[in-house]
Amino acid sequence: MTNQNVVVASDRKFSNIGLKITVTLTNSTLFSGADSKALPAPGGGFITISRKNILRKPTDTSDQGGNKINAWVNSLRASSPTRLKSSVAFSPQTEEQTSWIARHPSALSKFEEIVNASKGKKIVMFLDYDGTLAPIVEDPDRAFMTNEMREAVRDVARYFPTAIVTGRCRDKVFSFVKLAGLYYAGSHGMDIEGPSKKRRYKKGNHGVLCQPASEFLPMINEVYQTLLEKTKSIPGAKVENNKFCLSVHFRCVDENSWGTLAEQVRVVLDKYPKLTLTQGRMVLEIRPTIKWDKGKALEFLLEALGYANSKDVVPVYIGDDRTDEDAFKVLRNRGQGFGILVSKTPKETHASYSLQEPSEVKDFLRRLVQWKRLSLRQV
Ligand SMILES: O=P(O)(O)OC[C@H]1O[C@H](O[C@H]2O[C@H](CO)[C@@H](O)[C@H](O)[C@H]2O)[C@H](O)[C@@H](O)[C@@H]1O
Repeated sequence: MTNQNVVVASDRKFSNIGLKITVTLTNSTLFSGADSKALPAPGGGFITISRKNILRKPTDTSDQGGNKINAWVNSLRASSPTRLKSSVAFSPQTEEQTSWIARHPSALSKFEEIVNASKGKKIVMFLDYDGTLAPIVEDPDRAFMTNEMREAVRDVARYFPTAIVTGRCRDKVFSFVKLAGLYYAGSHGMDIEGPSKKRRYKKGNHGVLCQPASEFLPMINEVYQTLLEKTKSIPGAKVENNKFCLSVHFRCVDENSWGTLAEQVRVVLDKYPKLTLTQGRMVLEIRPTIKWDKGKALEFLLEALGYANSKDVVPVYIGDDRTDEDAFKVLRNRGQGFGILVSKTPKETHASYSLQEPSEVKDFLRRLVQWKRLSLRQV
């Protein structure tokens, strides 16, 4: 009889009220033939836990591949917005949240602190797309940003060099942002293009500055085709071709099939040791094993702008996802600029400040523009 630590979190009924309980049960207690079990709930009543809503911890004693899959799937579950939102609803000001906010205060409430540190220096803006400029939605092809956000980004770019740094394909993100005059770093920074002088953006490689993974293009396309085939029978699964990397989306897949989908990805990837897997919000991302990420893209862009060794530059990076942590880390290591994490819930991060959601990002960008306009008038 083995003891298991399990996290009960996925029953829709209970996630609505933010119930997240860790219990220790024995295998025999849990599944002695039954598919579900009633347990006393905190505050009275009972909760029913079933086989399907037990999240095994990644330390389960299964084989290596199985372990990996469990870890990915559990991690995806943990980052599921339903669960994150519900834990806030359950207890709005936990000690954890209060201490997290103290360590990563709102960039809006600390706006003066940020601009005071930037006086006389050159701000360079780096903006992630999904979850930062556009809210997270089910269909990745419909992740549009609002016109108000577009105006805010356009205005910011008038005063500060601005780059969109995204996991998306560069052309795709441009079709959402639709602003010439910005830098676009697609495929997690593996496809960087400089600003276009023309108002209309043309698809292609006109002002390309950096494509460190171009040799991987045929391999990525091959894996894309294979994954399309292997995942077509899993309802809701979506494979997105982001040019130098791929995204496998779990958001619309029934939770019971997450393991199957993750297993398909693992089986395919096992044949490609030169590709690696990272994780985003309900997505597994496949990319070349080169030492390049959003942090490297940030450094590349600072150099391209002539600020590689400048003490007078303040890079501000706003992002919501794990892949943005590479850029936050670079800023920490440089001791320069500010990382701002977009999140409603406490998360481990290298960012210094936080904003809760894209609408707050828009407010922050607008305030930055107002501050700049005012300071120009005062000169
Ligand atoms: O670096 P980012 O700009 O944040 O891109 C990361 C991934 O974003 C997109 O997926 C995410 O947003 C989708 C639309 O809201 C959502 O459906 C999905 O669950 C999220 O993971 C994009 O589709 C991916 O290709 C990017 O890698």
